[in-house]
Amino acid sequence: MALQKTKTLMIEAKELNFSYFDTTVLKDIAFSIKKSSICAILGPNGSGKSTLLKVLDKLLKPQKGTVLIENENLDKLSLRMAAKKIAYLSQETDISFSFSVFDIVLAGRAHNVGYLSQPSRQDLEIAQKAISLVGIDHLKNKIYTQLSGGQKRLVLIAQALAQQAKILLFDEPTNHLDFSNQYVILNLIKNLIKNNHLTAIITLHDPNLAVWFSDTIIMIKNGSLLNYGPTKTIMTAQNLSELYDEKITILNNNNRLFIMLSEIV
Ligand SMILES: Nc1ncnc2c1ncn2[C@@H]1O[C@H](COP(=O)(O)OP(=O)(O)OP(=O)(O)O)[C@@H](O)[C@H]1O
Repeated sequence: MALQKTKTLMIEAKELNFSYFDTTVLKDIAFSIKKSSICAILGPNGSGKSTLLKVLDKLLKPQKGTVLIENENLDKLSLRMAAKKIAYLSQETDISFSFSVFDIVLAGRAHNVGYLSQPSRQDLEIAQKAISLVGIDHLKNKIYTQLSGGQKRLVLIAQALAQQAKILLFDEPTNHLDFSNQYVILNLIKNLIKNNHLTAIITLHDPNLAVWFSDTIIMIKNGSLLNYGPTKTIMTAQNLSELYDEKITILNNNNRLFIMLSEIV
């Protein structure tokens, strides 16, 4: 489904197929995402959302299909070049060494620092700027492993920003966050993306967050693309019921949508 003209596209996926050994996880996935927009991926557990993000970050190589980043084939980009274009924040990042927050953010510059070289003054400035943008100056000398789950998320968002990639991939950034912090962090990500003309793809479990946060939605079920398109068009009770195999009701309060299971309405 070609929704936009090619020159306004940041990412195009064509016929993506991915299998772990003999288990096919992504089947003929195709979509395109416009520059400076936010796309949410929704789907039940195990439907292939994280696998798709890993394919888009070049961590996994699809057995079939292509990913174009601004019309360039991702497969042809070196890992270093890909890291200049795409930053990926995984669901679980296990950092067990006693690095300071500043050092963790600075690690986002790794693709820019030569082997056995020191980060340049510019790398240090970029890391500092990312810290300030995310609003964690007060944490920068703290030890990362001693932070709370929410604070760690903020540090990793700053690290992704320090990478200065145009595309940010976030795998369930609201994982382990309390009710309030889910909104705080998504709001921060949303503002950073809009103010800096970035493009983001984010996996989410709560369609309520997705409807408020995203411009477009990709719905994946059993590794296949069920639907994709503008959030307002695609977020229907029928589509969501089909996606989650549950009867879903959408309540509209002054154009603000509330999505819930029909049995608890
Ligand atoms: N490293 C792996 N080796 C083999 N199978 C895997 C691997 N990682 C994931 N899978 C399988 O691939 C399928 C898709 O997993 P994936 O993590 O992409 O789903 P998901 O939609 O992100 O799930 P969740 O919402 O639970 O995080 C699942 O059946 C999973 O068991």
